[in-house]
Amino acid sequence: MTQETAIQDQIQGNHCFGCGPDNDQGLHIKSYWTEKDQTRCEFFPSAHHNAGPAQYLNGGIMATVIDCHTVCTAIADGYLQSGRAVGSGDRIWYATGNLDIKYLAPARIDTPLILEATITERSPRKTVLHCNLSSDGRLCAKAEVIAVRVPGDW
Ligand SMILES: CCCCCCCC(=O)SCCNC(=O)CCNC(=O)[C@H](O)C(C)(C)COP(=O)(O)OP(=O)(O)OC[C@H]1O[C@@H](n2cnc3c(N)ncnc32)[C@H](O)[C@@H]1OP(=O)(O)O
Repeated sequence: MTQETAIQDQIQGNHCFGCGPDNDQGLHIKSYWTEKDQTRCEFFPSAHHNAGPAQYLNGGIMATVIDCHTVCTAIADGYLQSGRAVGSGDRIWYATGNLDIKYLAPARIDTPLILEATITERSPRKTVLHCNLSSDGRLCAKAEVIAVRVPGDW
């Protein structure tokens, strides 16, 4: 189920700091389907994303990439559940209702992050996802996210 075009590049008009192609100063994460209900994102931190100690990644950046990877997965899934190509027709939009992160180990600033999200529950109004964030083969954070469907003009 791999795709050549990232989910974010199929969604129009996204200025989000974490995932919006239309945000010049954003993080520009890219997410791809890997299996049914599963997506993956690889993110390369920049030096200025550090946590204070320059070798480790800031926890807010970790939260942002988890947030954006999972919510974009929920948006793409919303289109798929409607039988539509991602980004086609009336906009399907989700916002973060809840983001519960456990920070398990520091992530190095000079090593790519791997985010793997799985949809664990869906209903017409919300999608629940689990996300693992790994760096250098080590699980650094895990999260549960509730993405809530909002109007297309939200
Ligand atoms: C392409 C763009 C990608 C963007 C990626 C980045 C995403 C973001 O960062 S969005 C910004 C951060 N989030 C926000 O600002 C959201 C602010 N909150 C809100 O707007 C509203 O409270 C909102 C939309 C979350 C919920 O609206 P509300 O009308 O209360 O929803 P409601 O219809 O009552 O609930 C729908 C379902 O969601 C659940 N739910 C709603 N809010 C929450 C919450 N905070 N925590 C847990 N569950 C929730 C409800 O229990 C309900 O579940 P069920 O269907 O099982 O009964």
